[in-house]
Amino acid sequence: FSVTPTALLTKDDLKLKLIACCLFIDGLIVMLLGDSAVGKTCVLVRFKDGAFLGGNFIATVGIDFRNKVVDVDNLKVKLQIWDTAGQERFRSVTHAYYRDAQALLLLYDITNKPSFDNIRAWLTEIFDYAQKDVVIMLLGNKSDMAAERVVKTEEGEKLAKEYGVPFMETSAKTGVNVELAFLAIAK
Ligand SMILES: Nc1nc2c(ncn2[C@@H]2O[C@H](COP(=O)(O)OP(=O)(O)OP(=O)(O)O)[C@@H](O)[C@H]2O)c(=O)[nH]1
Repeated sequence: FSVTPTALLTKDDLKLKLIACCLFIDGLIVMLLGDSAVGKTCVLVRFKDGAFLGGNFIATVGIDFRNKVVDVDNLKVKLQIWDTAGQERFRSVTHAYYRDAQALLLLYDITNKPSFDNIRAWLTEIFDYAQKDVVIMLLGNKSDMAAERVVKTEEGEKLAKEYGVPFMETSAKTGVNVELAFLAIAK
């Protein structure tokens, strides 16, 4: 923060600084959810390090954590990002973390229809385990794979509309919309 004599700050300034301070210290917990191999880890690595994890797919075991500080309306907000395993066998582990998340990025793979069809089941789990006021965003990942696409953009939009959540298509490979998605959810 810039150092301004407290007497020169308005009540609103002080309130904003206090909110910013809390967000910076505690962080906003964002959880990545969705079927195995939809690209959760890659989206996180693209956001955190600006790189793409190509090559051999290594499934996440249980849950993994990374932090990144972002600027939201001139406030520094620490995002604590929890990358969960999509594999069914880790479900009981990840359920335990839902309650602490303030925001959820729910991913499917636009080249994998079952991963899209399972979004309804993911949303049911979210309604069962997450906080009632959790912020949810739906992401159709791997948008760079146009030739292999099996889920139309409109289908993603329609599902998102049905549940009243925002929607974007992302690519961890090219980086399209990845930063935008995290910033939108942080707002
Ligand atoms: N072309 C392309 N490939 C991607 C993209 N995102 C991820 N991949 C590939 O998809 C595979 C799975 O990616 P991960 O990020 O490991 O998937 P995950 O959702 O974290 O999987 P789990 O840890 O099992 O839940 C890897 O081989 C990635 O290289 C993308 O945007 N475009």
